[in-house]
Amino acid sequence: MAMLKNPGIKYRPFPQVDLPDRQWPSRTITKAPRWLSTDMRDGNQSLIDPMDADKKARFFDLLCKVGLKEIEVGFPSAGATEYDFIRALVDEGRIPEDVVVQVLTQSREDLIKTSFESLAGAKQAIVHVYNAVSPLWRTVVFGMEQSEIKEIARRGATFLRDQAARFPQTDWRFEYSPETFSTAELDFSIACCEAVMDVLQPTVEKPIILNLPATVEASTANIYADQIEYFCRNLPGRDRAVISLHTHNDRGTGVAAAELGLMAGADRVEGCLFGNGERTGNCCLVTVGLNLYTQGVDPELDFSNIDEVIQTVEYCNQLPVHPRHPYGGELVFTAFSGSHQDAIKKGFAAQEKRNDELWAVPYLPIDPADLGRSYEAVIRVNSQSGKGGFAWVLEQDQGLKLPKKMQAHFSRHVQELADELGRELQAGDIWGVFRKVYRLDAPQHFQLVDYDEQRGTDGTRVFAGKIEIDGQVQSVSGRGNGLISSVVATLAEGFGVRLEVRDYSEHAMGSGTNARAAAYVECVLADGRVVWGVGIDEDVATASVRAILSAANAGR
Ligand SMILES: CC(=O)SCCNC(=O)CCNC(=O)[C@H](O)C(C)(C)COP(=O)(O)OP(=O)(O)OC[C@H]1O[C@@H](n2cnc3c(N)ncnc32)[C@H](O)[C@@H]1OP(=O)(O)O
Ligand SMILES: CC(C)C(=O)C(=O)O
Repeated sequence: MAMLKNPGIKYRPFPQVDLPDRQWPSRTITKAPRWLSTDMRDGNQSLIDPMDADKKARFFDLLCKVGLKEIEVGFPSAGATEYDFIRALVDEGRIPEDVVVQVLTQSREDLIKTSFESLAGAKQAIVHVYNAVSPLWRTVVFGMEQSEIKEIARRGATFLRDQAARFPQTDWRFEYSPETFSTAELDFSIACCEAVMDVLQPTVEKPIILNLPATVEASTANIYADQIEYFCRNLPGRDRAVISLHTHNDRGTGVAAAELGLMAGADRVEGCLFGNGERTGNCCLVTVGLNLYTQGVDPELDFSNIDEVIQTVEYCNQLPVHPRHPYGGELVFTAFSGSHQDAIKKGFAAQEKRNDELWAVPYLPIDPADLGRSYEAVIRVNSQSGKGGFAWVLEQDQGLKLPKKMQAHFSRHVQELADELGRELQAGDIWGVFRKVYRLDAPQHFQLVDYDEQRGTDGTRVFAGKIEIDGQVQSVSGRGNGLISSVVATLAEGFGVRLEVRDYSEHAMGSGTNARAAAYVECVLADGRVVWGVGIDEDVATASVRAILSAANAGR
């Protein structure tokens, strides 16, 4: 078996929805939808090892902390683990006042009965019933006509109504899903929902939740949006229903479908954190929420400590969050490549200069700090990196701000090391090669022991220093117009080392009592070679002396 030359003999294109006056393409999402987390149900049912009670409890607490107000806590008729966990939530009073729990059940009387029993006594709860309605499921799974499928939905609603009456102390709400909605005839899905509404008699004040799943994603997201707009327009009693979206990610567009579905008129989004769920997963609530956030809309979900969220999700699901998962992945705020690093570094500098709150950093759609991430990992260095990369790392790690021209000089040393090691360079690797290239570690040929600076009556400066050469301390001096030129003169007169300073810069490293200074000099030696020297010291003047000696050592 291999891929077909003509896949059209095996697969059919998905039909368009006849909706020429569709409105959704010109709408925008301006407020957060209602969210339902289905991590503990749709997510859980897709795990290799479903969560035990401890993991479920941790997940539940996490969802409450993130700010979810509606949580599908399980499928109580699946077995004792599910049922007992849900009962314990109720019996032990672990459901916060502002959180409503929901459970799922097939449209079968015994299962619905168990579902109500699992939640009885809760202040408020949602029971969610489903049955598949599309042609493939009708014929293959149920072997039923449309009328019989609609009857399953109607009977399910009757069981809901009757079971709810058994436990009047709970404020029951209902959700109905025409499962496989996106591959079903739209008018038939509407007919099934109408049948359920006829039994349950929702009101504007107490609406039913109608959930319209793309159980298996089968079309481009625009078609799903058309289906949602069509449904919203043609459902009798639309104002007595909350329209919920439940997308899967079989084509990789579960998030897009949910977003377009919201534009098409839906009120609520169901999904899982980081898109866990059957097969390719459910709609990712983190992504939809933070997509809203980056449009300036409060998602009403709190991902300020996204690493903590990931840790719990990975522990409970026993599945890793992909390192490139939108917003949360370990690598999503990291640039390895030279031109990205350059742009990001400039972006941070521009942001600091502008000093306003608007976020505008190239290649970073969101401020990592909003999600509790530091800027350190924003730029990492390997053989694909450029000057901006190591310059950023040296600045973050050591507080060094290399002059632009010196970055070019240092660049080939970093590149050589990256090629030699064939792996990412850590901050320590870069700092090590920097110390070596600019001769920061003793012993060096010319080693400063001590110095004094005097001012001549004619305004010139005299450098009087003790310099160790090959273990011998020598007292030397020289005169110049300033400290640097007097050190240059000392080197020339005392040791015959001639160099011309072409460029000099310095800056403070850190602040307060621990502040130090870094000085950088670009020099031309007598033989025409261009060398760089670096000096670091508590005292800025001493840093510049060290920088000149570092350049002189390069000439050896
Ligand atoms: C799209 C979704 O994600 S839906 C959610 C799916 N989640 C789960 O299934 C997880 C929990 N489920 C379970 O633990 C089990 O399926 C149980 C305990 C609920 C039921 O198990 P079983 O009684 O063995 O039934 P099973 O799940 O195999 O379902 C098959 C039967 O139910 C019928 N059925 C399936 N779905 C539905 C439905 N929504 N409403 C009514 N009947 C249904 C099938 O037609 C089939 O009937 P048949 O035996 O007459 O052919
Ligand atoms: C039960 C429904 C909502 C479901 O999980 C799906 O269709 O994917």
